[in-house]
Amino acid sequence: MNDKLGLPVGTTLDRFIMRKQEDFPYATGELSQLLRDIALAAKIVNREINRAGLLDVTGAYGQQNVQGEDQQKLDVIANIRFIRALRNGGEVCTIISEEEDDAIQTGNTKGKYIVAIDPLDGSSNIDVNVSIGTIFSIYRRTSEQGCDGTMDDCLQPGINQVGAGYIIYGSSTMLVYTTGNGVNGFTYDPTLGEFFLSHPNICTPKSGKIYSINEGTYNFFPEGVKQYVTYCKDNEYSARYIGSLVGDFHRNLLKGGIYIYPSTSKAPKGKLRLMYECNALAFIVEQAGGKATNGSERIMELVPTELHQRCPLFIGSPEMVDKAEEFLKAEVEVN
Ligand SMILES: O=P(O)(O)OC[C@H]1O[C@](O)(COP(=O)(O)O)[C@@H](O)[C@@H]1O
Ligand SMILES: [Mg+2]
Ligand SMILES: [Mg+2]
Repeated sequence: MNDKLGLPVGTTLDRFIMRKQEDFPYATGELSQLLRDIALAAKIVNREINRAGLLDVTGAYGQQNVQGEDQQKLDVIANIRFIRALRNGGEVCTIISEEEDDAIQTGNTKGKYIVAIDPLDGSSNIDVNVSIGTIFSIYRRTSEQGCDGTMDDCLQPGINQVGAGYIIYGSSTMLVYTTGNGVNGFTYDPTLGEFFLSHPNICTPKSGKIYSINEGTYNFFPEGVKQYVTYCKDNEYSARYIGSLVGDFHRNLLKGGIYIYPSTSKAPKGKLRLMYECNALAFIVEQAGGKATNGSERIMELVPTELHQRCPLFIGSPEMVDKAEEFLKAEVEVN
């Protein structure tokens, strides 16, 4: 099986990035280098995760992040590793991280790119050996080079992404990304220390039979979401929810399905963060033929106003997202 360029399964990530760059005659290699920097940090974080139980890196770090969540030690380690790799790589002027209150200026004032990152996704699953991940979005700066990135550079809508992806640290470690020309997945071979093309041209099924939502907060769901969950049960869909966005998203991307983190009466804006969770996965799913909304609006068109703003997420197979939206719409029309 080959990707659109005819690159066979087993092609290294490096070679793939290089070949893809040739697609863009004006490309100057900076985005390619940035992707390599992310892959390098992923290898280091993967090693820490695989040995977490042996090293003193499990458990809480003893501080809270700007979201008021208790940081896990691996949240902090992953944050340090990715920031270091992006800073040393030289291509990124500013970083937005879930674990940092403010945007980080790397000092690479010539850097053309802004990266928004969730260094460790699925923190509640870190110590229990369940798949976790890293999520990243890449934007070109709009301000002049030669100075730090501005808030306008940081607060760009998802449609401005030039790249996005995630790493899933699961039974195998994979890097899945897009630069707006399809979605490709690479599996890490730790014995060779290389990512190899294993999932070329990922396309998500138009529909599926898997729904992923935390029904533990069912009582606080909007009526439309309650009705969609009932619809899934009436149609004997399988409920699958591991509590790691990357893990639930990846499964549904390959098999067909929908992941929902709705607004609730307790959390009217939902839980997930637009800048470094929703936008990246929305870009990926759309490039794979899927859909991502906040229940009514396209995630990628939402104009951010804050670095850590939250938004509801309905993402996955397009027909399933459409169906969920129908129930929400019907609820609005009734009220
Ligand atoms: O426990 P809940 O409320 O279902 O939330 C689970 C969701 O929260 C997250 O853990 C949030 O991400 P972080 O772990 O990066 O904070 C998602 O990965 C996951 O889908
Ligand atoms: Mg997360
Ligand atoms: Mg996180």
